[in-house]
Amino acid sequence: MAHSTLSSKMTSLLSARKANSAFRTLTVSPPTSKDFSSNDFLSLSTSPVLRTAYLSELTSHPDFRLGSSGSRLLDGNSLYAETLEKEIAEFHGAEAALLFNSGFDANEGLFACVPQRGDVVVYDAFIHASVHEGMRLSRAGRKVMFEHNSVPDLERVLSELARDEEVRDGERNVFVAVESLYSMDGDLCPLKEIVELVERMLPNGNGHIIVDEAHSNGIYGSQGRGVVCSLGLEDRIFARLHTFGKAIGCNGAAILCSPLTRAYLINYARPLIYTTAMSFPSLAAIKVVYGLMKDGTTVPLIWHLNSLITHMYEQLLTLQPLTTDSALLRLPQSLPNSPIFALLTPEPRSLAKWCQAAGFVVRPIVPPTVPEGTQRVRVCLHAGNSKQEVEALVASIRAWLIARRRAESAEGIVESLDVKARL
Ligand SMILES: Cc1ncc(COP(=O)(O)O)c(C=O)c1O
Repeated sequence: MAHSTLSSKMTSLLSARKANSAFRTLTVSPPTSKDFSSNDFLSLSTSPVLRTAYLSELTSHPDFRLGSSGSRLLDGNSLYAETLEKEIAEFHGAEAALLFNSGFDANEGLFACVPQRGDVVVYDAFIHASVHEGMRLSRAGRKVMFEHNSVPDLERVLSELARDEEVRDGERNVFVAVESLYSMDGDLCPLKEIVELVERMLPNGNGHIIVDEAHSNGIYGSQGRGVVCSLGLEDRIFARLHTFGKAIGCNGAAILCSPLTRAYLINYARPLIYTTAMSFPSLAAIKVVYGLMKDGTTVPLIWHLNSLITHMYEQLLTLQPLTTDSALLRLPQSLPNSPIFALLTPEPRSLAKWCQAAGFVVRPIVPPTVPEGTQRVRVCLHAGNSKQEVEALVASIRAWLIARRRAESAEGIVESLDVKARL
């Protein structure tokens, strides 16, 4: 029977995942635990200031429609959504913005429909799954990866592509997909160098850079305008993705682009066309957060977050005596540029479980999410964390290191006794 065949196939695939320790489940963190995991970098999703401003926005529109009741192309559009898009575009120094229900939808829609038949998409090795999904659906002739954050490797790929006359003549488009801040290592993209390289290697205007600012929105650049704005590259980027599910503390996303690209997406981006548009309560939340960014309310939160990054780094350095002669934990080599700390360890599950038991939400990240040999515990700092919480988290990591080292040396003694007994 088809059903039982399907059940047994699914069961065997899930069992394989369990056997590889890759089985995913949904979890809920205890409400009292300290958040060192979520992407809510400014802790806005729980901010009383935001909650008050949000409720006031709702009450100032007492007749609001709860659901949008249709696609943006049918009945789901509103003046409110269009005004919000203009405000978002203006804030980020873009010509136009187009809202999507999520960053995943936006990337998928953009990469699926913008590259034309025969075009090429060149992408960073660590690019998000949503870009892969878009590329899979696109008509692009080739999709070529370059080494993560490597300008020389991008140059190698572009020189190889430039052997094609159509690329050289500007007939064939080359899209270059990067993220401004990568979520697993917390490292920034060398964006200025990439822009200069693409302009130099593709001087006929057929190099189009797309920057995913999912993780940098709200925390980089003046008042959180993002990395592109902080580098003054607004006019040299084809499209930017700003998501609202991370530092903005809401849901949804906007693509910042030219009015032409916006019109094209409205006509061809399927995740925009064939879905119910964002509801008024969602739009209102985004609008209120942008208001808080514009009036400077979030700036002290960004400052506090930056001071926590330094504090966390300094605290981690105190663990050095426990890590120098051991492979249990690799500390960051220099002060990280972002609130994301990758604590590389061969035992991420053990360390994460230990910290969770002490009341801290941290997550183990293992292959295939990260390359083999780079498993880690990912720690994310938030404006809502205090210095004392950071110290307590590092104290918990210290206690784990001591316990693991004791266990290792006990194992070592048992092993050497074993050897002696065998001699
Ligand atoms: C780099 C990047 N792009 C896009 C997305 C998707 O955004 P959203 O969560 O709004 O779907 C994410 C979310 O994990 C992301 O990290």
